[in-house]
Amino acid sequence: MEEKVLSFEEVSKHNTTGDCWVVIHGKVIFFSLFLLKYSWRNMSFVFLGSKLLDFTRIRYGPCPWEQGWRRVYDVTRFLDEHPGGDEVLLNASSGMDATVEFEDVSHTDYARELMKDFLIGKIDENTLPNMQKKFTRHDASLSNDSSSHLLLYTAPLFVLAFAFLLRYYNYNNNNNY
Ligand code: HEM
Repeated sequence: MEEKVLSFEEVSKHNTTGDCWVVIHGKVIFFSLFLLKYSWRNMSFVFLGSKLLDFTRIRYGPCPWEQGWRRVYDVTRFLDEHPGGDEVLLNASSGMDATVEFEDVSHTDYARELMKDFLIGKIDENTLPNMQKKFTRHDASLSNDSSSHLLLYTAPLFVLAFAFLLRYYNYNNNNNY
């Protein structure tokens, strides 16, 4: 079935106890957690690199290829049952991307499965205000300058280069013994 596309402005209006919608990025892959799960020899170095990448993504926003994955969840009937309380959901519903707040709590796989019951559509990225194009903390303290964009685009390359260098270094070391 075709996914419903909702404007950010429309979603922001649903912010009461009787009608509460939240926006969360649908497919945030935290590279460091992913690598920790599947790590093996030498991967600890790559893990550190990926940590840097995660930091960059939280600070400066999703990677370019991840745009368009913000999902809208109608959590009205879940307010009373949410183990984290209704207040956090109500706060998150008032015109923000709640991805960082959601990921900060390290929600379990169970919570992520549960989310599917509340999914009602996805955000039309063209309707996002500039600040909300990033994963933002609600204090709006993030800078929007061009250097942050540069970092966003180059961080993955740095991480890859770092990982390859370490592999090369380890390979040479092992061959010298
Ligand atoms: C559809 C959206 C959400 C679902 C289905 C959901 C579900 C859950 C579940 C099942 C738990 C229990 C722990 C776990 O199993 O992970 C939990 C805890 C929690 N959630 Fe959510 N949650 C949602 C959105 C959010 C958002 C947007 C925030 C923050 C803005 C948030 C903040 C919290 C907090 C603070 C806890 C308590 C953690 C603790 O006590 O250790 N949740 N949530």
